[in-house]
Amino acid sequence: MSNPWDDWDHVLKVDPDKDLCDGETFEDVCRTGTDAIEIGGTLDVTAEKMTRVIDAAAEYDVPLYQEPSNPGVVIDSPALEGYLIPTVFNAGGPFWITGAHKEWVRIDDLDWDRTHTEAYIVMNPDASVAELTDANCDLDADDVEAYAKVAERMFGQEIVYLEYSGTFGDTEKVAAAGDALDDATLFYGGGIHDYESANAMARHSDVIVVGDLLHDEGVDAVRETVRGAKDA
Ligand SMILES: CC(C)=CCC/C(C)=C/CC/C(C)=C/CC/C(C)=C/COP(=O)(O)OP(=O)(O)O
Ligand SMILES: O=P(O)(O)OC[C@@H](O)CO
Ligand SMILES: [Mg+2]
Repeated sequence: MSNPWDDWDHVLKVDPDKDLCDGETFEDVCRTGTDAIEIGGTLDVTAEKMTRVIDAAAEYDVPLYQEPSNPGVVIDSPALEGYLIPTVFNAGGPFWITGAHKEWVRIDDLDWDRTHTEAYIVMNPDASVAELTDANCDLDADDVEAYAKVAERMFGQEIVYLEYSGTFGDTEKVAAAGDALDDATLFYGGGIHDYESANAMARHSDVIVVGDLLHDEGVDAVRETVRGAKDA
């Protein structure tokens, strides 16, 4: 079965807790050329902030996905193409692997057809996501390769997400994850800030994810990363 992300090169991650740059609008954000927008962040995300971003981006053509950091911020909206639910393979305990998911399924009525998972491998120990999930980020290339295989072969994950949030990753480890996968789509995220960094990581992964750059530098800088991803 084919999935929409099979055809993506670039995803823009909008953090509802962060502002856009001065003078920029969600229309500008949706016109960067990105293949999809993921809405999510680790810290201080609320349902209200989520809704504000979803509503503001709803009227443009780019597919919108929510990436909730906990069950309490999941928004039921027809504007969303779907839900990309993280599960952190190298978390320090089971809560961020299956625990939060179990609670969500217990309390909510899921739209299974629009619900997909992302097998996160968290790599930057200083990122909020690493601290929150107590992730073991001390991983060599062979550890990363093994996690990627476990995710795809044992847990049937269709997306493996190598997460360097806030810092530019090690291309050797990204390549190791890529080599490990047959069918799953490899997302890479972290520290992409220009054409070159986008192009370099896009050569080793299937989809690059750009986050902070939107909030720090703005849509023109993001557009350069789209170009870098498409050229790879
Ligand atoms: C079961 C449901 C609905 C949710 C749980 C989903 C899980 C396991 C979340 C744990 C990992 C997590 C918090 C993912 C959120 C997405 C993410 C990694 C955003 C990037 O966050 P950072 O860039 O580290 O955070 P800030 O930018 O907020 O500092
Ligand atoms: O914010 P940056 O460092 O671009 O990282 C993107 C994304 O992987 C964060 O979840
Ligand atoms: Mg971030």
